[in-house]
Amino acid sequence: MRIAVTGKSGQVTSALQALKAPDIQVIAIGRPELDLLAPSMVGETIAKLKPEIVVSSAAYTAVDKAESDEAAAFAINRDGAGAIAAAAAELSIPVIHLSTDYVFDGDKLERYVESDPVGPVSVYGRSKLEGEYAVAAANEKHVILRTAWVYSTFGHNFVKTMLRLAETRDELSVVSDQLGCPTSANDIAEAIVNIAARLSKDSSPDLRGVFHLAGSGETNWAEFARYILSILEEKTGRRVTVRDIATADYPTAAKRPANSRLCCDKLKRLYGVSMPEWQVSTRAVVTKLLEEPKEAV
Ligand SMILES: NC(=O)C1=CN([C@@H]2O[C@H](COP(=O)(O)OP(=O)(O)OC[C@H]3O[C@@H](n4cnc5c(N)ncnc54)[C@H](OP(=O)(O)O)[C@@H]3O)[C@@H](O)[C@H]2O)C=CC1
Ligand SMILES: Cc1cn([C@H]2C[C@H](O)[C@@H](COP(=O)(O)OP(=O)(O)O[C@H]3O[C@@H](C)C(=O)[C@@H](O)[C@H]3O)O2)c(=O)[nH]c1=O
Ligand SMILES: [Mg+2]
Repeated sequence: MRIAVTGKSGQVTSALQALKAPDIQVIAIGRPELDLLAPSMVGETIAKLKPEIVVSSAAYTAVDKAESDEAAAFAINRDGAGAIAAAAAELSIPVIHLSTDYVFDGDKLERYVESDPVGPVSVYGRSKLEGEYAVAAANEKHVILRTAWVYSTFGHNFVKTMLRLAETRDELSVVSDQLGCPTSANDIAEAIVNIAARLSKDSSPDLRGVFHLAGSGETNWAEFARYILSILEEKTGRRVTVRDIATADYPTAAKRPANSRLCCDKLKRLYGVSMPEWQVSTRAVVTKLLEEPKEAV
């Protein structure tokens, strides 16, 4: 199967490219040939690749920066995503689009299910929500995967930030009052390939729509950091502690949901896809990062 994925160096794109799945060809398309800020050539660029499915992964993901760069965030996350979905529709092929837990306001006390009301509290979250609507409107063959707290050996993410800060500090202060589900980009990539394979041979409407896809279990950012640093200590002997702080003590431009834990039962029910425990995948990524020479990390 030929899968075209948007974004070149992104975490999910890189994980898809690193997958060693037989019969899967991943073609990454991004800047300069495909710039979501100037999507006029999107249709032509994608058609040339002759994909069987399109994964829409490229996005404006700088959550704080988006607060003062709203036009670009919406141009990429709403209009760009819509253009990608439309390009797939032109070819009569499905689009798998990545969205985020930040479409929720965080006030729910339990895990969020797909049918829960949305209410983003940041520009990034609003732009991604508008992207969901644009994708759904442009291509009826759509699967929108809301994922969360993505980390990997690639690109930028919280795991890499914690390991970097731990090089020069003996204690890190991290918020403990935001709950969520850390998700490995490798696990997302595997799930995407399974979903794509099923979608390409089964046009049942039940398989379309919004699905939650996140690592199993749940945690908060401070606990996540503590787990990352426990592996650092185990592997290198370096001990760095984590101090729990409140969101109010870590001011950021963007507001984040206090709870964005995702219930992923729908994906399991309809696709038979479930994700590993977040600790298992975090351990694999941290171990790999610690083994890699510094320049490559
Ligand atoms: N990271 C996270 O924690 C989460 C991410 N998501 C969603 O998952 C998806 C994948 O995220 P992730 O892999 O972490 O993303 P990254 O932040 O790692 O990468 C973003 C990608 O978007 C591309 N991109 C940005 N602007 C443009 C543009 N104007 N034109 C073309 N490409 C552009 C980048 O291109 P280039 O390679 O050229 O830099 C890069 O490949 C996104 O849709 C994101 O919203 C959802 C929940 C959590
Ligand atoms: C670096 C750092 C962060 N924090 C806090 C800030 C924030 O509340 C939380 C996580 O910080 P980050 O900036 O890594 O996370 P953030 O950019 O909010 O991550 C989000 O990215 C987008 C793309 C998504 O879609 C979301 O699912 C989510 O993964 O940790 C600390 O408390 N201490 C620290 O030293
Ligand atoms: Mg960030």
